[in-house]
Amino acid sequence: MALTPVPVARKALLDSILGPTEAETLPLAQCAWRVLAGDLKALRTQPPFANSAMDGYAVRGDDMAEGAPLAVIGESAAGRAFEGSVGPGQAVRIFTGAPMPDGADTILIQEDADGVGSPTIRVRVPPAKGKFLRAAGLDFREGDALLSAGRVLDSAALGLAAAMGHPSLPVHRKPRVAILATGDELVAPGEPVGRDQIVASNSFSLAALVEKAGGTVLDLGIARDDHADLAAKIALARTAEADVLITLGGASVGAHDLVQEALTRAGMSLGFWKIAMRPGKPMMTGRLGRMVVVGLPGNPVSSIVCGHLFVLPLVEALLGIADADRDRSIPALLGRDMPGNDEREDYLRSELSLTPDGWVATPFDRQDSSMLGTLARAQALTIRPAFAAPAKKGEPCRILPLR
Ligand SMILES: Nc1nc2c(c(=O)[nH]1)N[C@H]1C(S)=C(S)[C@@H](COP(=O)(O)OP(=O)(O)OC[C@H]3O[C@@H](n4cnc5c(N)ncnc54)[C@H](O)[C@@H]3O)O[C@H]1N2
Ligand code: MOO
Repeated sequence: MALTPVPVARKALLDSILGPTEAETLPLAQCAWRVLAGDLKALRTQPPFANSAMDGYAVRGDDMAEGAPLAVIGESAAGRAFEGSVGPGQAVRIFTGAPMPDGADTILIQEDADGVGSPTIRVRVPPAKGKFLRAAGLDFREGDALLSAGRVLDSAALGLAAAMGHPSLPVHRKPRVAILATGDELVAPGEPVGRDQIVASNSFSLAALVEKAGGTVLDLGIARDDHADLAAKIALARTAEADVLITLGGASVGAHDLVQEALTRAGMSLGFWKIAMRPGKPMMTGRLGRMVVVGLPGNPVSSIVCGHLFVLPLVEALLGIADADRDRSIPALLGRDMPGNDEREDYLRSELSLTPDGWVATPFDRQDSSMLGTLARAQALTIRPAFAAPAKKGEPCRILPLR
């Protein structure tokens, strides 16, 4: 079977979902970093009234001349408006955010007035007419459509939604991602490790990626390399109505690589298997009912690289993020000479340095896909396209920043 190029495989995977998760309505305080499930209109105008941008005096622009005296007739503070009107030769003491009194059209900041605090002040530095006045509706008006479905509710968006008058928001339910490690050799961290056993780490790595992308994790533990155990754990994912099942390991061609067969027996239709990438070649996708299945290779680095390239965008697509399939790479320069490449796109763990010419990415010498230590040290993955010609240090490349 020919190897599928990464962008082709990712697009097919994202196209295979039946749509984003349904909406749930949550109070604002629970909406941080969730994804908006509908367009949002302002329920009010902001600011609702003309107000001052500074502490000082509300005055009439026509009165402003150096040395002009002004009688202070009252005070307007935030939450306590001045009810009268400012006439010629008059001023109202005003504070930031307080409503502009009738008759006034300009703010004289207190630093530019003499006699601050006394009943009569004098203009020291005359402001231009309209200075430091915030008009009603300066930010937005009732009915304005300000936030669109698919928007991640970051700090600015969440503050805006509150200011728009929404006490709660429709957000997409967090996709449920079941994670199943497989392999007779695996033991959970903290358990006794036999001579031929290793500690299972991939579930934790993938869970971190899923949670970062906005999903919620159901850890199904470790399945042994036998069909009964695999079938039971796959059934658990279905009972839990997982949106995604990630299997870890058993994806290759060895005699104990049973995962694909177990999934097929459970009714999975295969999407694709084997991708033109290194590490991560034996990755597989499929659909089991509504559940999207992503079968990742067992090698720790392979599973994490596939997580960045496929699982993160998949969770985003399930959250209704429109550009989940975007190119996340950025330009950089090679920090060392590179040999030509074969048919698998390479994702090389690399160190980054920032130079006047931009980011320089230097791939590590050893790129064995079992070596998690180098992945944790890497700041980026340098991408070497399939069939790339040999390249010299300093030539342009693209990188995927990791942190
Ligand atoms: N004859 C061939 N052999 C292999 C090929 C191939 O094309 N022909 N592909 C190689 C590539 S590339 C990869 S990647 C691996 C992936 O194979 P599997 O997905 O079947 O992975 P396992 O054999 O189950 O495990 C590989 C390795 O990773 C360790 N592992 C597994 N699960 C975990 C976990 N949850 N946490 C930590 N480490 C884990 C496992 O113990 C093995 O050491 O196949 C190559 N072989
Ligand atoms: O594709 Mo495998 O992930 O090289 O080790």
